[in-house]
Amino acid sequence: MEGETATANLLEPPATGTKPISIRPINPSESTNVSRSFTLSSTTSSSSSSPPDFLRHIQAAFKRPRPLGKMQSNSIMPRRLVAPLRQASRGSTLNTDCTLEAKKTQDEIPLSHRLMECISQPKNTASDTVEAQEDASMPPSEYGSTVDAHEENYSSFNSLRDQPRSFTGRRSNITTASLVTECEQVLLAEGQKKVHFAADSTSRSQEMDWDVGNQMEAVTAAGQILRDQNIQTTDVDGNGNSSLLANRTLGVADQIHQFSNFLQNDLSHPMTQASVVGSSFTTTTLINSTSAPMINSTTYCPQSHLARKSTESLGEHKLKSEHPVQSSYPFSKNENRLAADQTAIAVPSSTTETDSEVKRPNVAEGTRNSMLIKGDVPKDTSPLEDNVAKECVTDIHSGVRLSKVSSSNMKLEPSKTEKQEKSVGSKAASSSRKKGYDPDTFFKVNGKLYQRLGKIGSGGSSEVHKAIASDCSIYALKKIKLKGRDYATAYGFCQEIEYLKRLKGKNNIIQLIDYEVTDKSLLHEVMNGSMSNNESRVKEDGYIYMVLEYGEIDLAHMLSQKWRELDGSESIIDENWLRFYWQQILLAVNTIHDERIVHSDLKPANFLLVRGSLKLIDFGIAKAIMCDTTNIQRDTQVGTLSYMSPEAFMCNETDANGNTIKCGRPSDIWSLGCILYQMVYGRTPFSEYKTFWAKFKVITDPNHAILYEPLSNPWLLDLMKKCLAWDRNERWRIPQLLQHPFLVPPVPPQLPAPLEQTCTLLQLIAKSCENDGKASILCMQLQNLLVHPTQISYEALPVCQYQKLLCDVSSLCLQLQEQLGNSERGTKM
Ligand SMILES: Nc1ncnc2c1ncn2[C@@H]1O[C@H](COP(=O)(O)OP(=O)(O)OP(=O)(O)O)[C@@H](O)[C@H]1O
Repeated sequence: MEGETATANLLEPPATGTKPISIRPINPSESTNVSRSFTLSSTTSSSSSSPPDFLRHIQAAFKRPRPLGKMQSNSIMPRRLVAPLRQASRGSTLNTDCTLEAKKTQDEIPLSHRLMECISQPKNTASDTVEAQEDASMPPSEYGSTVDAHEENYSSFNSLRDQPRSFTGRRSNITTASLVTECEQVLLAEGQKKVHFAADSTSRSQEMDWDVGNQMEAVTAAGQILRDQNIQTTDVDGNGNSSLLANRTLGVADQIHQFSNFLQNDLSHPMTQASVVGSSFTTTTLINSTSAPMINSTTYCPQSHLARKSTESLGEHKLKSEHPVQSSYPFSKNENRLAADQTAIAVPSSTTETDSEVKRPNVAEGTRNSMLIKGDVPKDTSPLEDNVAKECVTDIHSGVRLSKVSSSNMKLEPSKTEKQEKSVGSKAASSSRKKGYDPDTFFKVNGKLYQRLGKIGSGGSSEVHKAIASDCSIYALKKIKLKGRDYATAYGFCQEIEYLKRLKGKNNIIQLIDYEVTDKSLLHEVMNGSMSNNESRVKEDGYIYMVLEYGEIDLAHMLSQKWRELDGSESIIDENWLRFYWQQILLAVNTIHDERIVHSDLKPANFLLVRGSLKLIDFGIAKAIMCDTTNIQRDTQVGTLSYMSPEAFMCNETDANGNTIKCGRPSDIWSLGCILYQMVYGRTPFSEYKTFWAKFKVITDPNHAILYEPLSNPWLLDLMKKCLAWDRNERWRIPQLLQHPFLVPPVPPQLPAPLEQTCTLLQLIAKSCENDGKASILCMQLQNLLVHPTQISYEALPVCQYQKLLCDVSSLCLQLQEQLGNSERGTKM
């Protein structure tokens, strides 16, 4: 892959240049953005930029910094624990029929109501203690059907989880523990309505209704938050200081309030809806606690993060719970006690924000979860899915192992950590009080709260977070900061919303669920198309929030995964895989072209997999085609370098005939050609040209021949050439591409009678010597040569090649003759 960089590009001066070109060179993985746009001069014009101009261009280029998205790195490092399984295990521990029966009456009470009851009426301490003790004394195996490989991980996790429950006499802790237990019971009971545990004592296999699994996860997550808080409530640092807890309490009260509100408001309606994200839902509904970062199935932790995190949290829990000291903070009322129990929630969620990064599960992970819970392997999982699934399991182990190691190496630095936590905690608390919710934990879009589950990635201009809504649906929440941006850029952002609104209901475009532009006047200007203030910058502290359908994995990551699978082998990605996703890419782009929108930044990272289908994202630089034209005009050239068409490089310049070069749909087709090329060869067509200027030179050169390595399928080669024709008028349009023989293989031609007879004869011979594999294959080859002589190349062959073909046929005939002779002798002997 390429390793082009902005600096490298800037160092090499153009021969001549005038045009400011705002480009997004790709990162070494080639499929993603680089850290920023920048301005460069193109070479085709005769005048050159004056120094002030040049500086201005550079400044302009920094207008929209584009930091490299974390998820856009080449490395996919899924780290998962199958938390729902644990829940299910507990379920299966209790899963006798009579348990189900016993819970039946409870089921009639709405889940949320009972959850709220749990929160507001903590249960009898003694019984809880007993239950807690029972729980704690339960051998790991009693946890039911936990897959062996995970048992070790769970047991350590369980020990953390259950520890506070066994502290008899610490009423506040037990109260929370009981509350958590109660919550779990409620959700278990709720789950059992639809969950059918087929756990027999030997196989311990389970079957779960997925809808319920999803809901259970969500509620488990709720319980988990409380539980985590409980763990921390018992915590006192190594020196026995509990003052920090007291300091946090204010923020906690807010958090508790928010959380109970979230539960009350958000979980109050019967939870009948599964997450909209289909295959990803199993991994998406766990809530990443702000107080006790933990390894769960939704949390992606790069190793360094994981190590740090386990030092800060997991290890901390471990150490602390080994030295339990009762919190001395006085509480007079139940609510206060509850607040104290959950003091830990005031640990700044901002820490979580920066540290935790939600791993992008893909469809395979969904499948994997399903396999683990259902205990049966879906037969239709693709090799990709299987592979990813395997990797997930491997990574789970490594992740957990790592966390153990780092926790054991942990050193406590109470004073420093305390100080930081105190300041961030109080800041968060005051901000929470002002807004009525903790902005570090929740997003509010049009009055609706979304809890942040972690950062998915960041584009040049935005951060994208995974978030859970009140109905337990998972969304991607794109947050764009407007302050400091020039109005034109801000206008572009708002326009993305406009495009997404226009594309609502189109199932191959990522769907905009909701949005809010906090700077209403800006939105107003955009909506009316009146830009009064386009020279100045946005001063207000405005944000754009976009609630989007959640994508599990992008094509760039899917491709790098595929290429990893093929590591070292000469073969190309399976053609049917190519066909499937290529067709989806075409259909998605066709949708926008039909709407007269040119995307201008097509690249693998902008196609997301949602429930098995690719959907197009990122209309940040898309442009609408005016009604009276087929092209668009741009002030600056934009796109991602490796996928940019020749005309995108030269936009608005004049061609040899004196016509202004414009970008239109063909420009997107070129980008599609680059994507296909990358899918086939594992690199983009101009990847060997590392710098901007080298790339610029070859891409804008009409005589430059793109290198195509030979392929067994000539149609595939042809397809790439149809997209990557230098002359934009020669490039095929999407409707044509959808009918290309690579996607729609031609029906075999009607054979002339004599040839038909020959084929029948060959089939008879093949049948008669079916015990002789070699002879059968020779017959088939012969038939193929006779029927599809043009398959060697669909273009007319030179005479010498026909002669060679005939030579091949006769040699095959001779071999067949010999083979048949041998097999006849063999039969006689
Ligand atoms: N709906 C979504 N679901 C999941 N992930 C998403 C979604 N939208 C965006 N992302 C992730 O966030 C990253 C940045 O999003 P997006 O490309 O929309 O932002 P941007 O600021 O316009 O970035 P770019 O620099 O590519 O233009 C994407 O590469 C993708 O990994």
